[in-house]
Amino acid sequence: MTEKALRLGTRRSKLALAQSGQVADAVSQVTGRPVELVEITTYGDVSREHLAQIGGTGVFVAALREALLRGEVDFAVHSLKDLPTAQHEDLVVAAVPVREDPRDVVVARDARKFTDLPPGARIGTGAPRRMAQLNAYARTHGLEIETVPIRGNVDTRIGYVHSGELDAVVLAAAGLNRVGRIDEVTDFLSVDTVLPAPGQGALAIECRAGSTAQDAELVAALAELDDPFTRVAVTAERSLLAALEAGCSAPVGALADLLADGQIVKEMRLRGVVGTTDGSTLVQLSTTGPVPETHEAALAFGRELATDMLAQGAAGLMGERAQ
Ligand SMILES: NCc1[nH]cc(CCC(=O)O)c1CC(=O)O
Repeated sequence: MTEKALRLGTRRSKLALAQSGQVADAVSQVTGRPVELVEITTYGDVSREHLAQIGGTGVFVAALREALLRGEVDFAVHSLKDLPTAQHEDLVVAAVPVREDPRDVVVARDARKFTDLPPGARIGTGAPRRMAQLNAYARTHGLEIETVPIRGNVDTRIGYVHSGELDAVVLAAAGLNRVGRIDEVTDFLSVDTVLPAPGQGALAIECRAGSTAQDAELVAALAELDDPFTRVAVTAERSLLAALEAGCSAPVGALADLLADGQIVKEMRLRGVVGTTDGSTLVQLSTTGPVPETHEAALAFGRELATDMLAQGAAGLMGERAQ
């Protein structure tokens, strides 16, 4: 007997289809049911405006959530960094699978590294967070670069380098991995240089919050795909973002990692940064403490670092955010 297929709502971009395809296989394995992809167009896919101008938070996510709430799909896969920090009350993140490489990377002409770019090099990125940190590094290391706002999918962005329009573009390693273009990376940026976006490299599998028995059963089955450490790390990162009252297009970077002694995980470190896009000012802080054992503790971890960042003037650096 074949069980009824589960419907996975996905964006149509190559990246979204790649990550949805991977999750579909994993979900099929844990549920024993076939998974069918249902393609949905989101506002973020059709708008030509710069993301920073259309108000960032949630543009990729809203249409998928509506399809979920209308019952047209059973679950949706989001890049966690595109998911608004406010949890929708009728939806639940049933799983956060193991995170991929969270780093940002450079694809540059002539196989250049970021620090070897020629004077006056034009670097494309639409993310104020990347601009702020790239420009801050350039200022303190005597590099002469110009950050150029771009958007578009991975192919479009890399295309600017191949066409010679730009010297380099900055993208997320995870995205390039998923679309099979990681070989084109010319430099993996250290997180000490560019701290990734909160949740970067991680996916969220979102479902209806279990008002029916089928929904509850699906949420329970998908929990098998959850990676507890990725979950605690991204919870802290996103809590930092939320406490700074910043959206996904704000110049905020955050990364939590585990500090282990051999095999034994000792502590969690959370690093955060916020800055002006010209890189003239950055507030960069880090905190280390026992690995949070509850969701509440993970939230508090992020909130506390945000409080310290705000005390150092973080709020004043986010004036450039969308809205
Ligand atoms: N802003 C768009 C976006 N959302 C998620 C990814 C892929 C990487 C990830 O899952 O974090 C990308 C592309 C990029 O930033 O290069």
